[in-house]
Amino acid sequence: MSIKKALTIAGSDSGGGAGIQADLKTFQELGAYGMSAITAVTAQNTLGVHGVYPVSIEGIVKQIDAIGEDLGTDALKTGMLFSSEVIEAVSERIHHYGWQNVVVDPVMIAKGGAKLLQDEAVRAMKEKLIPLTAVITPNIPEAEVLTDMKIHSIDDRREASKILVDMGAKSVVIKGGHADDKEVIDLFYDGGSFEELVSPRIDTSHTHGTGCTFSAAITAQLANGLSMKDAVITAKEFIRAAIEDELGIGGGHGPTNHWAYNKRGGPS
Ligand SMILES: Nc1ncnc2c1ncn2[C@@H]1O[C@H](COP(=O)(O)OP(=O)(O)O)[C@@H](O)[C@H]1O
Ligand SMILES: Cc1ncc(COP(=O)(O)OP(=O)(O)O)c(N)n1
Repeated sequence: MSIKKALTIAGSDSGGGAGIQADLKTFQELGAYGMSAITAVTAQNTLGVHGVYPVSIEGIVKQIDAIGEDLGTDALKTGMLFSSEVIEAVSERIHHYGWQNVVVDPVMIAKGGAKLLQDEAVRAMKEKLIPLTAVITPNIPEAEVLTDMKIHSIDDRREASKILVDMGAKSVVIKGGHADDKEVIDLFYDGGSFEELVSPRIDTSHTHGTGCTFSAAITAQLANGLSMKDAVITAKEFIRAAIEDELGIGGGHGPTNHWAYNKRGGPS
């Protein structure tokens, strides 16, 4: 058996709910061998982000090269990239290694309001990273920033998805956690057709790291050889289970439960 490998290039969340920690837990649960290149260390818990400590560009590139020159990877995701310099360096390395299964979670702001991407970095994301992307997974506010349009309806999301494909992304999921619909609709677009992935909206404040976990699940399943659509469908099931089966830890926005999907027996 050849083990499939998945890499996350993202920030560290000391509280374990988001960032690198959420990604590696998700990779492990979905059977992929997890690797990481840490872009920034955050002092963070369920109450918020208490400090951001960026890793040097040299330190980030060295971590990616350590993987690229030895282990290689079957898929990778990016999370918190923080600055245009980091985005440029990471994009250049992805291009250098010819990595194709690239999942971009364009993390901008944590739920508590802390900035995880500088404003000036949006341009580098559009110009350097999005053209290398197999799938980009913005939430609604992130999609608004990237496309420079307001998103109210599903039709707006369709329009925004097309703009992101025009920028170079091969496919797009605009997630629906921030909408005020009764159900949560994640809209998938593969550049040809749309698919609405619908699930009940769970009434909980324990949603810290949902976006990280969702994009990590897509990454693991791409590494495992699934099609993009099937990878996104698994990710939706994974995050639904992780939110429903809440851990109830911490005094604020608690983490999701990365064990829940397998505890329920895996794929439905
Ligand atoms: N209250 C909720 N109930 C069910 N699923 C949710 C809920 N909130 C978020 N999700 C799911 O979590 C994932 C992340 O969604 P979203 O909150 O929009 O992104 P982010 O965490 O990046 O802000 C999506 O797949 C979405 O369907
Ligand atoms: C280190 C780090 N990376 C990313 C995030 C944002 O994660 P996300 O999944 O969007 O969850 P919330 O922060 O919105 O709960 C983060 N907080 N920390």
